[in-house]
Amino acid sequence: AQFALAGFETNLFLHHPDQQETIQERLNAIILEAIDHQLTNDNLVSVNNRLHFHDNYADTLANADFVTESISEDLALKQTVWHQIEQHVTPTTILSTNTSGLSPDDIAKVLTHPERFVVAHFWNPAQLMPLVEVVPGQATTDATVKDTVSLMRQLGKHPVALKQAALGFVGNRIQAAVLREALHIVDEGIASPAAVDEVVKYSLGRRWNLVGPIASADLGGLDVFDNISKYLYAELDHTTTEDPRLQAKVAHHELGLKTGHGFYDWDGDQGASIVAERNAKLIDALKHDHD
Ligand SMILES: NC(=O)C1=CN([C@@H]2O[C@H](COP(=O)(O)OP(=O)(O)OC[C@H]3O[C@@H](n4cnc5c(N)ncnc54)[C@H](O)[C@@H]3O)[C@@H](O)[C@H]2O)C=CC1
Ligand SMILES: O=C(O)[C@@H](O)C(=O)[C@H](O)[C@@H](O)CO
Repeated sequence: AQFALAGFETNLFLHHPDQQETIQERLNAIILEAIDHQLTNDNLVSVNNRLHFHDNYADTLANADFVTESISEDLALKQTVWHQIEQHVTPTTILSTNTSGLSPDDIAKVLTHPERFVVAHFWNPAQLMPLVEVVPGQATTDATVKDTVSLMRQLGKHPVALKQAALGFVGNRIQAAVLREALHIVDEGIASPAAVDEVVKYSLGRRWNLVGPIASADLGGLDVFDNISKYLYAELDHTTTEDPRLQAKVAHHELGLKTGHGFYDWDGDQGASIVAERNAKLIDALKHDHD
């Protein structure tokens, strides 16, 4: 939807053609959300006229300038799909993956032309979160990064290009480190999940929306942070394997909102209302960005 809303002719590959109606409904909801909140001056018909569904790679990829995928976070699957995709595009078509943190070099091992392969990692919900991490592989050319950054800006996103890839890139390395410590705090009986979330919402989350963590340390005084590190770093969770807290939840099929239970119980329309409240504030922030 982001590409069509930005005015681009957009082909979508239907992995399950029988899902076209459902996918169209989800696209319409995103497009109407943008229209209702004045995030676009376009209309539903003209945006949909730029969206074209196909059930085969040849038609989907014909004459493509830029290709992106958001298939399951599975390296072997991504390699299989990218090998297939490359058979239908030109050597200069930019190929981008929305992986949350896999190595672009590992994915690109199957490509004849890895120089045009790049990560363009959107954040959830992709239509409302501005950040796109643009991450090069070792073979990725500067021109590929530059063109991808430029395209993300045309989508109205806030692209940030990294110097080089590292698993998890920047956002998910920080998100994973914070979640690991948050779950450790709950596990140790220091605070409840609700208390941990409230502390972050009304301190770090509020401040980091204005000043990032490194600048915040500069503002707070690096000597103070250094003194804190002397006694605190040894106390922090050092889990280096699959997180046992998450593993236990998955083993009990408690996957969060999608199953009704995770670290919270999501009864009735609690989940829908918290997502609606979150999205409303994200829209306000997006409109503020655009102003
Ligand atoms: N879920 C999120 O909040 C975010 C996810 N990502 C990344 O986006 C990608 C997708 O994530 P999710 O949507 O959560 O995964 P998911 O597993 O829920 O959905 C994957 C989709 O890929 C489709 N698919 C599977 N094999 C395919 C194939 N061979 N050809 C075409 N389509 C195929 C499936 O039908 C499914 O619709 C992953 O790489 C993930 O790391 C990135 C940012 C946010
Ligand atoms: O929005 C996010 O958190 C994404 O950037 C991610 O990549 C997360 O890891 C997501 O895949 C899990 O929901």
